[in-house]
Amino acid sequence: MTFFIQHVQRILDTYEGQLPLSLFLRQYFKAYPKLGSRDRRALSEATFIYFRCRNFFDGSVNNMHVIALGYHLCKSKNAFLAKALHEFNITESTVKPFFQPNITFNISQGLSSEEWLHSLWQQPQLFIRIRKSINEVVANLKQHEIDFEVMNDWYGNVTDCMKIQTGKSIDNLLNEADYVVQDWSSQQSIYILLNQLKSNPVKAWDVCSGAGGKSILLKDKLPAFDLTVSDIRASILHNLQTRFKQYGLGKVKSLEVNSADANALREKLGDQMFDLVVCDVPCSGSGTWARTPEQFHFYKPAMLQKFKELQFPIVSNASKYVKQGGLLAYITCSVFQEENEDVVNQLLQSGTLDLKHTQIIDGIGNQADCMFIAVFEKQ
Ligand SMILES: C[S@@+](CC[C@H](N)C(=O)[O-])C[C@H]1O[C@@H](n2cnc3c(N)ncnc32)[C@H](O)[C@@H]1O
Repeated sequence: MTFFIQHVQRILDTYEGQLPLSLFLRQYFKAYPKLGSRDRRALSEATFIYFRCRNFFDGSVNNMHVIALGYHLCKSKNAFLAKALHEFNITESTVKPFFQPNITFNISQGLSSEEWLHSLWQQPQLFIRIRKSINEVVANLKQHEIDFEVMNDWYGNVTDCMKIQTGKSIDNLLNEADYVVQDWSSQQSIYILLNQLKSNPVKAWDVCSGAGGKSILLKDKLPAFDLTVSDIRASILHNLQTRFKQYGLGKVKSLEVNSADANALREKLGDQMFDLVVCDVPCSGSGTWARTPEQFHFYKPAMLQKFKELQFPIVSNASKYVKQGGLLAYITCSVFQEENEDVVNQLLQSGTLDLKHTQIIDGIGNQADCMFIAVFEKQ
């Protein structure tokens, strides 16, 4: 097993967090083609466990011991990894004395700090939103023996959201246009927003659209409205257009713009006003760290200030384009007060917005991500 331990050490020594861990591992395995699928699975498991757990242990605990202890915390079932770790002779009963989280976080109201920290030990599930006949999809999944659960929404209503057993690929089972991969919490953010609407919007703007997860859901749920999307990255706007086409939603007006820059926005938008503006801002992503534990590992508290310096200008600039009586949604996939409540309070100081609703979307019980949403009405 020495070769296995050597690979683990080499991965931990060379990975610096620039690439997503899954991508880094794919490249690493390409460089070592002799590693079989069992080795690759166990190496991935070991490194993910390490990044999920390192922050919970004192610096004096060495890397392999972190993985051996983390194996129990993360409830891993990888038998090959268990065998490789056997020589470290660490059992579940030795876990507790080592356990001590080493960073302090200010968690948003409505979420238990301890529950959130412990949720980082487990990989969340895969969620899809069904766009066509749910019965057909159910029959198809059953036929292929894929376990799934039809989910309720935040208000307890049955939805078209399904939790799919992790590790099973559904890529070739369902028609591409019939479903969207989207986390349960991300879907809820839009349902919570729709619940605040008094009437359907005529003109809406998705300020940080990314590849359009929120916009596609809005377009699927609401009758026709005029949608503008924007993002600072041209490549992601291109992806959005491809997805809109794939889902039969047509072409959408898109703007490549830095929304933190008031002048750049004015140049692009002129005097347009919107009844609905959605700001799903860049953030630490702490609500999704259970999927990307490497971000948890490489996180530094100073990063929060950098995000705040982006979040407030973006949402504050965007708020100027909301019509009187229109709605502004501020959304993050963060669980930190600095990126959630603090930005909301700063925004309220403008005196032009009324806070209608604020909510941390706790996805932990559903093995989903956590998100935050605040909905404002323009005075
Ligand atoms: C949380 S993601 C959006 C996810 C998207 N709304 C969805 O549901 O799929 C944040 C997006 O903000 C974009 N962004 C970052 N800084 C920006 C800026 N200054 N102006 C506009 N967009 C920005 C990023 O490129 C990223 O696509």
